[in-house]
Parts: sequence; structure tokens; C-alpha cells
Amino acid sequence: MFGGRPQAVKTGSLAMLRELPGAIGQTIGLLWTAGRGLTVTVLACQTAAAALTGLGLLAGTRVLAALLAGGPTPQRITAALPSLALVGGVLAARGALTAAVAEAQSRLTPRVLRHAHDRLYEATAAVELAAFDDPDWQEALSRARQRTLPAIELAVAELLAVAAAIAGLLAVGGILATLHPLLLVLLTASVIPHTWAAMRAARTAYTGEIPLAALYHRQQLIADLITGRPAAAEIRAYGAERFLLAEYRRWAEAVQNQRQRLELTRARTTMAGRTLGGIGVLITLIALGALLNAGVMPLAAAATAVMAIRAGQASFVQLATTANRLYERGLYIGDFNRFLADSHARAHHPTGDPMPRDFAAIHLDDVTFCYPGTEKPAVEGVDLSLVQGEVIALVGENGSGKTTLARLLAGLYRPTAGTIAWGGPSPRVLAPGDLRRLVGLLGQEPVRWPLSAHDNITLGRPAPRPSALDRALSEAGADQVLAGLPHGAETLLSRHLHGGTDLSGGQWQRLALARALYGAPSILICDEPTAPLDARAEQRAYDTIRRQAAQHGTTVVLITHRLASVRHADKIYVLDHGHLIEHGTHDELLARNGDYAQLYRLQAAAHAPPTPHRRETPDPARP
Ligand SMILES: Nc1ncnc2c1ncn2[C@@H]1O[C@H](COP(=O)(O)OP(=O)(O)OP(=O)(O)O)[C@@H](O)[C@H]1O
Repeated sequence: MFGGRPQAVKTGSLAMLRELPGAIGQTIGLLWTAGRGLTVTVLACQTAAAALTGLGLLAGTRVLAALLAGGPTPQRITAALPSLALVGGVLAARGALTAAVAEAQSRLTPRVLRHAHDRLYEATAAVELAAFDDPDWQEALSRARQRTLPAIELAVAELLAVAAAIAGLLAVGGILATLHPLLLVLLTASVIPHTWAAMRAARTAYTGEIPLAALYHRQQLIADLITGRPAAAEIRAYGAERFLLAEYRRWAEAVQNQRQRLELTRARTTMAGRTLGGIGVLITLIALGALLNAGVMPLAAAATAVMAIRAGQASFVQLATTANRLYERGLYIGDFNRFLADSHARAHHPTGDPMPRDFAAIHLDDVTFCYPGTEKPAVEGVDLSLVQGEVIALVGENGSGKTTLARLLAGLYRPTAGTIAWGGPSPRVLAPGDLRRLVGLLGQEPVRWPLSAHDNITLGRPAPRPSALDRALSEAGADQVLAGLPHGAETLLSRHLHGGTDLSGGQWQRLALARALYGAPSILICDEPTAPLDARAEQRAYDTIRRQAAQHGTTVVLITHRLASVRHADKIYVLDHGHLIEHGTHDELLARNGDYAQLYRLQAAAHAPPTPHRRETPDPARP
């Protein structure tokens, strides 16, 4: 309902058996890339431990045979001693191997997790911006983070448990086959009910987990609102505490009920399996008794058979449970790998020569852009040419496509149709990633990076020239902000971190302008850049922006609803429902008396001094 579309997963036993090898393959692939040596160590130790189990059982048979043989007790004990020593040695060696497996596993699991996290964040960081607007990709990302990463951690343990169970079964099977082939049949018959119950319980957990995840997601959203800083002020201002707590409790109760239902079903299935399993064991013991009675098997072998069958049953149940769970995790891992491949396909891959910093013009030819998953273009059929050093303004009503067009110009989006060409006499169509390095972006709500003030400006970029930082700071007025900080440029800007501090909206904006200027951009996109600034800072910001164009040849794209601020732009483009409907200078557009002129006069009237009007004298005749 709200936790993402549940995956269509086949949960039948046959489907599981068919797809289990693929799931195991996915998990092994992950283990292999994260730590080959450790994987081999764990598997080798497990195989050796299983072989030792078989050897121990055989030695146990010999001990029993010696003890049950005729003759005086001291003599029988002496005869059993070598086999007893072997049993002791086997047990000690098995203990050592189990400890080695546990140690290797404890080193392998964090490695696999780190590797998976690394791949996830690397793939996510590399994708084009448009992927973040695609609900399918977003959903796959959320699934990868919330379900796959925890699943991977469990899959490692489960894969190793499956391997241990298979090795154990092979050892026990070998012993039983040597004792009497009929014992193999008895073992299989006795484990069927248990195995069925284990598989069913695991499947119940999986199918019940999908609605549980959706409910939990909703509960978490509200918990985040209650505990997070962004909503803290509004919650208190509107007195929404009780409302939110009630909402939280509603979802928490739904989570609790669903969990209880799941646990109950699981407990009942397990109980049924155990009861049937008990009957299976009883039948096995009766059959063993019959074999003994018929003289087909000596007493010592029968005792070993009982132990082997018990060990075999445990391995069978472990195999059924973990294989089922591993199958489920394998589905998540497969999903994760598909997400990585899809993200890789959506990533920017640099092509061709690097773009020169200087360009004569940018030409947009019949450019259209649709957001992923939408059919209505946000920008349609736009033709536009930008000359280096120009200040252009994009104006229009809310949702008319200004931000989208600016992002197309910045190379952050790829046109759905049409071309954007950069360059001089023979303009080149560039891959969007080539443009990005040349662009400075100043948005209305810039990111407040929880880093030092210095890193907030540089973001790890090398200085294009030695004085770049000082110049950017002074041009943006951010030097004054830094001067007021307790540790200057090294002050940590986050109240969430110990020793950190916070800035006002306007101070953050000045830092953002410094960040945009620091890279000496060829094109500076300012999307409502002065909303949080006071009048003086706004004036100063516009002066800076204009100076960038005049002195440094930076092309400026200005988006603002304050039309008084765009009067000095070299060209003004008016957008309406994604279409360019007018363009020209301020005076040309006023003379044209179109949409721009109307909007401008509307705003000018709002700022005009109020016209004095006569106070009406009350009419004594009116009631
Ligand atoms: N991420 C998105 N996914 C889908 N549609 C989007 C997305 N962002 C914007 N749109 C749609 O694209 C259209 C243009 O949006 P855009 O943000 O470019 O307008 P704008 O002129 O900058 O608006 P405003 O003045 O309100 O900032 C709108 O109809 C909007 O609903």
C-alpha cells in the first residue's frame, strides 16, 4: 500500500527448488568478490568438520562393539580404548574446526556487508539526476537499502549453514548406507514432517513480511517526524504532538498485530511439524527394533544408527529451514544486482574530449523534456540561444518549467527530444556530464552540508586558481559569515554533531553563493537565489551575479519571481506550461504588452505607495 510494490515472488516448494541454485549462486558471487580466501577457508573447514562427524560415528560404533563384546569388563574397556581415543580426538578436532569457521565467518560477514554498501552507494552516487525523479528507480533503491542489505547479512550465515547441513547429511548418509541401506529410507521418512514444518514456517515469515514491511515503513515515517529536527518547530507551533503520537500508535499497533499473527502461525506450524516428527521418530525406532530382532544388524550398529539418524534429522531440518530462507535472500540479492546494473546504465559515462572552459554560445534546438514516468512534457519545443557573458532571466508562473529548463542548460537533465549544443562556430553536442564541471548552481534552498564551513564551499574540488577561495568568499559576502564563527573556516556546520554550530537561512545562502563562485563556473544558474536574503544582501548578491557576467564572462541564468530583479537582464524568456511564449529585453517586453508586461505591472502596483482615499462619512439615514 505504501511500502513499495511487493515483489511477485513464487513461494511454492517446487518453485523454490527450481530457483534455489540461482539464489545460492547470487550469494556465493557476493561472498566470492568480498573475500575469496575466507570463503574457501569456511567451506573447507565445514567439509572437514562433516567428515570428522562421520569418522566420530564410526569410531563410536567400534567403542560400542568393544564394550558389548563378551569377556571381562577391564578387557573390554582396554579393547575400546583406541576407538575411545579416536572419538576424543575427533571431537577436539571438530571443536577446533567449528571455532575456525565461526572466526572466519565473523570476519567474512562485515566484509560482505561493507562490499555491498560500497557498491550500492557507488552506483547511487554515479546515476544521472533524472534517476531520482523516476519512481521505479527510487523504489528499487529503497528496497535495496531496507531489505537487501539486512538480507545479505543473514544470507552469509545461511549459506554457510546450508553448506554445513549438506556436508553433515553426506557424512551421516554415508554411515547409514554402510550400516544398512534401509536406514537411509527410514531417515528420509522420519524427517519429512519436520522438514515440511520448517519450510512452511520460513515461507509464512516471507509472505507475511511484505505487509509487515509496508506497515513498518509507515510507522517509521511518523517516528522520524517526531524525532527529527526538520518538523520539530512546526509540530510545536501547531500543537501537533498528540495527533502525531496517535498516528504513531495506530501504525505501531498494526505492526504489532501483524507480527503476532505471523508468530502464531509460525508457532502452530512448528508444533504440528514436531508432533508429526515425533511419530516419524517412533516409526524409525520400531523399524530399528525389528531389524535388531531379525538379526540383520548388531546392537552396536543399531546404537550408532540411532545417533546418526538423530544427527541426520537435525541436518535435514537445518537444511530445509536455511535453504528456504536463503532462497528468499537470494531473491533480494538478485534484485540488488539488477538495481546495480540499472544504476550503472543510468550513470554518466564521460565521452570525448573535455569541454573547453570558454564557449561562444549554447544553442537549444526544439528541446523537450518529460520527467520519468510522466507523459506531459515539463518543457516542450524550446529554441533558445545563449551567448557567453550574457545574463538571461527565465520567468513564468509556478510550474511553467523554469527550473527544468535551467537544469537542461546545466546538463543535469538530458533532453527527451531536441538537442543542446555548446561551442563556437561548430557547436558540439556534449554528454551532460561534460557540462556539469562548468556549471555553478545556486538554488533557493541550498544543501546545508554537515561539514566544516571550508568544505561547504570547496566540496573537495581543487581550487581553479590560488586565490579562488578568498575571492569567492568576499564576492559572496561569506567572509563576514566565517569571521563570526568560533573556529572560522574550520567550524563544523551542523548542530547534530558535537561541537557544531548552525547558521541563519541568509548566511547559508551566502555560503552557497561562495560555493557556486568558487569553481569559476562558465555558466551560473541562480534559481530564486535571494529568497532568504535581507534587502541589502539581496542587492549585493545581484551585484555580484552581474559582475560575474561582466568581468569573468560567466553566463548567468536567473530564475526569479521578483520581476524588479530581472529588469537588467540581457534577455528575458517567459515560459508558460513548458513553452517559451515571449522573449526580449525588459523594455521590449513592456512595449509588447504581453504576459510579462501584465505580470510586471501587477507586481509594480503591489509595491506602489497606497493612493490616499477619502474616509466615508457615515450616512445618518442608513441603519
Ligand atoms: N521531479 C519531478 N517529477 C515529475 N514532474 C516534475 C518534477 N519536477 C517538476 N515537475 C513538473 O514539471 C513542471 C515544471 O516544473 P518546474 O519545477 O520546472 O517549474 P518552475 O517554473 O520552476 O516552478 P516554480 O516557479 O514553482 O519553481 C511542473 O508541472 C511540475 O509539476
